[in-house]
Amino acid sequence: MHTGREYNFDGLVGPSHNYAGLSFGNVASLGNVKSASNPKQAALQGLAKMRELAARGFAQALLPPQARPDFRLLRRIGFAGTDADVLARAWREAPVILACAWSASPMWTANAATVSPSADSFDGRVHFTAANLNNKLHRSGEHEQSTRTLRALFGNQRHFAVHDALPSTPAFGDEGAANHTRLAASHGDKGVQLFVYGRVEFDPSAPSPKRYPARQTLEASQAIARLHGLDAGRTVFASQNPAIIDQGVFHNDVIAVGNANVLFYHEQAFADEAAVLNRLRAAMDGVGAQLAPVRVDTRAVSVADAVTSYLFNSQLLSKPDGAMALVIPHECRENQAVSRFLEQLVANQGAIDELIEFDLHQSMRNGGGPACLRLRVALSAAEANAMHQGVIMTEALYARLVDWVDRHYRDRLEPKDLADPQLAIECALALEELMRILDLPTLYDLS
Ligand SMILES: N=C(N)NCCC[C@H](NC(=O)CCC(=O)O)C(=O)O
Repeated sequence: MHTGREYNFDGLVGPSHNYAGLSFGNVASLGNVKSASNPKQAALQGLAKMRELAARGFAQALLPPQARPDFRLLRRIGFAGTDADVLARAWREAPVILACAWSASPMWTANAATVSPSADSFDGRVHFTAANLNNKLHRSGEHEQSTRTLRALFGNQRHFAVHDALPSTPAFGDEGAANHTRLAASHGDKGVQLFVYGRVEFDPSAPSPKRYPARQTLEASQAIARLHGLDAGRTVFASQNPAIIDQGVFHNDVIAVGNANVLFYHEQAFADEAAVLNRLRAAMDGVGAQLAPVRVDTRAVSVADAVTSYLFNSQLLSKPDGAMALVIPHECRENQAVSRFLEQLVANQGAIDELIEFDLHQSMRNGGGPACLRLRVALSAAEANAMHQGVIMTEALYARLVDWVDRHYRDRLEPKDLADPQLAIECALALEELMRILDLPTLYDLS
């Protein structure tokens, strides 16, 4: 065992944040299609969360945005000429694909990769596999930059292994850490990894949703467990309840979150709740940890309330005093049932004794809550020293980034702005400066 700390790598929201309704199955994304966004506010809301959590002593870092628009995508499908020509013709002929090329979706870094800490892997290294996100066109290219970014931050191969994304085909649909939870006595101890999938490609009799797509397959989860060299006795694969995918639970982190030995989840989260708990208990027994389930039943909070409030898309963070804080979005307060539930939860003096609330409205309107916005990486002190230090959140970095956002970001984007060549120039200039701020001179492939 080592004294591990969990770093949360939040996605820095990119300057093209917009509402294009690209995620069928994600109720908020569809509901806000074509409304005006405010990229400046979105980035500042995300930075405020990072700053506050860092100031409270949590280990906080960031993942940079990706270069947009994705001209490579647009040119590959036949839009040619100058950049301005490409944008103008795509706007006329394929506005939805144009929006895909502009999407700032890499901000939801819970989908960037699956991460296994060194305590769990066969070779004592931290393993990352970038998620192929192949269910949605606008997210399907993210893995290339995600892999590049992770290699830039975690380039020390003695401590880290960054794997390429799985083959981009429906059998290996992979959405990263949004469908993965690690349970352990503490972050540095050996743990149990829970992979939650929505369908099984090669078993037509396995449960699957009828209305909305299941983005994660069992085959993808198994491949990642193999790549990361996880011990079979400490790995649990669980089927998500397909009925809730059809109600808008497009990732498991919309209905469950775990931290240390606590699993906070809705009673309808899994296809077979009792079996999942039994397997987790048995596996945790093997590492001397005791599962502490915090189960929410439908009478207290319906699935619909969970989806609109994002109660379970909270971050569950261990505090130095041993208790846990739940990092919730404002929307939880606006929902009566959820607000009432939360009051009781902290009053009960159980594992979770504090609520930390943030306004993340810009991200929430695209279906991204506090937990979507962060990738968890548990690191030993030596591993933390071996990673790139320029992305660790400090007061000084916060101040530089707020100034950078103020100078480069617009405060309003509408669908028609995606045809504006000037916006593309602004985005490129912003990222050029960001590479200097983060001390990552080769972060982007600008060729
Ligand atoms: N639950 C987690 N971990 N992540 C949330 C991701 C939200 C994202 N929304 C979008 O991609 C909307 C983009 C748009 O419609 O413009 C998605 O559906 O993949």
